[in-house]
Amino acid sequence: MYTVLVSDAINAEGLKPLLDMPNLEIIQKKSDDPSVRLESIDALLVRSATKVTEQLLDQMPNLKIIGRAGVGVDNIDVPAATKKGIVVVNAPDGNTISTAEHTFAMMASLMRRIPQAYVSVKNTEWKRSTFVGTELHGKTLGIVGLGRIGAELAKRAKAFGMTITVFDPFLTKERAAKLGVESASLEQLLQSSDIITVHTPLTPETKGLINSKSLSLTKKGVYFLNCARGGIIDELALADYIGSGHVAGAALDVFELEPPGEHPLLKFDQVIATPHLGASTKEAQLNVATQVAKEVRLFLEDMPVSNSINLPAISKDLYAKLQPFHQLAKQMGAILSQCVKTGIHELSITYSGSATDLETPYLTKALISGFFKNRIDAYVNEVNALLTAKERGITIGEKISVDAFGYSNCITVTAKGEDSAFTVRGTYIDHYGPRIVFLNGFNIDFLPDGNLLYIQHMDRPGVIGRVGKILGDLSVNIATMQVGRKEAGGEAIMVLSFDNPIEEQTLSALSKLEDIVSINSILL
Ligand SMILES: NC(=O)c1ccc[n+]([C@@H]2O[C@H](COP(=O)([O-])OP(=O)(O)OC[C@H]3O[C@@H](n4cnc5c(N)ncnc54)[C@H](O)[C@@H]3O)[C@@H](O)[C@H]2O)c1
Ligand SMILES: O=C(O)[C@H](O)COP(=O)(O)O
Repeated sequence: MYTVLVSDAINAEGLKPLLDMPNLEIIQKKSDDPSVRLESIDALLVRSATKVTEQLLDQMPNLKIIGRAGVGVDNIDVPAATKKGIVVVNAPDGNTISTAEHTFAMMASLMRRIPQAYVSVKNTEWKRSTFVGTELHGKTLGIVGLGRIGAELAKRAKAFGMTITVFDPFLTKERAAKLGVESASLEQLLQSSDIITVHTPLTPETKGLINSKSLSLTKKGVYFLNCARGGIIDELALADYIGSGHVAGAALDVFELEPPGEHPLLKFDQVIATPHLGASTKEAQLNVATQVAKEVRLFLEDMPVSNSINLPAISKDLYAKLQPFHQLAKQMGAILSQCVKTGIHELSITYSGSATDLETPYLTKALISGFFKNRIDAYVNEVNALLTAKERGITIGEKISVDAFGYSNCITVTAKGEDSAFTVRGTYIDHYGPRIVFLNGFNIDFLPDGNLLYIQHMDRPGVIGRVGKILGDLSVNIATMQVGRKEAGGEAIMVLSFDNPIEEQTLSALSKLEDIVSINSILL
């Protein structure tokens, strides 16, 4: 049973993929509503209003996924979520058109002073000469950040006869040529544009990207638009430049602090504003809600998601290929952590044969998460596996090798400690399944699943019989049993599987037997 908290206004029809899911309860309440039991929530759906802080995440120990029904994730503490192994997904393109259209509407409104004229007419005035505007045609529009929204805006502005200058450090010449825009430095854009609009994410690098210094480079009479995120344009610097008459006006859909309340920029008649409405259309809200609900459902059904901020994107086809190896890698990590009780400083993983064709970094993360599963008191998955290893001082080595030890594929992992090393090797055999084929120096062949006992012993007559007798006396039924040795009379191992977990009393009785070197119970 999963519990999903929908903490912002998310389109109800778009939630259908989740509503249709069996064993799932949806709670539509604010995250700070006292009736919400935060500790029971498995998935959290938000827009930009809910601030998903580290403190909130601390109160949600069961949380596995955060779905952002929109683009910007600056209201989510992604590093804190990542550290806790919480997957963050968004709906990157569902609101692109709506936001590009809104930006365009804001630009046209700003240049033709439509909001001001509207208020005047509503006040029974008829001041035709007061509201003389400026044409868009023939003007240069400077776009900072030519991503999804920037590009859609560029297409529309070109249709209106504008020249488009773009600053985007990640813009290739080919894409600029395809979109018919001129690529420029930020300085060139500031100096040449009549209207400047920002469409970057809000990051430490873009915060205050347009500041007093950049404003000083602009043409007198320039206009500014911000329908991306408050803070990309330094609000107080912009207010200074509007106050001095250098900047002719601004259209703002977003503010550093929302709602902005009594804001210095809102005192100017030449500043128009909307309350973060870029994505507020029926179409966009249905799109983003559906996209994010589908992603969350896929995740809860243990399927790959495509729009994760902190997980690599894996297609359905690739996941189908990876899935058996993913499970094998996880089990191998769990076997290692239950056999190696001493501190380790390195996990060295080698992929051989056809396993080298797979997305090996993903498998490495799965193996590490399996390793930590029974070792530390924290939720570790593919999202935070590498970070957790780093925090615990464990170096991760990943290699590929042609030698697959006679198998068509295999994964070999060695845990290295101060003066010890323990190796596990596994393979996946079509129509047969995952097998562990090498354990701590011994060739063996067992299915990594369920309740296992790994016994290291001396290869002497009667040992296997004595183990069988003790188990029989204690009414413990052996499901399967495999043995392996290096040489006659030397050390040997047996791996037994059971229908139920092995009790402490059984382990204790077995460990007292003659010729037993060590016993490990493994739960997979
Ligand atoms: N007002 C709204 O309701 C609304 C709706 C949707 C999106 N947004 C916001 O609009 C912005 C753009 O969204 P998008 O979907 O187009 O994102 P996107 O990721 O497709 O595009 C962002 C672009 O910014 C560029 N960029 C990154 N750092 C830059 C820098 N330092 N200088 C210049 N360019 C840089 C990237 O290369 C990329 O091309 C985001 O901030 C998003 O949160 C607002
Ligand atoms: O980043 C976004 O998708 C937009 O800013 C929309 O935010 P909203 O979902 O709060 O309207």
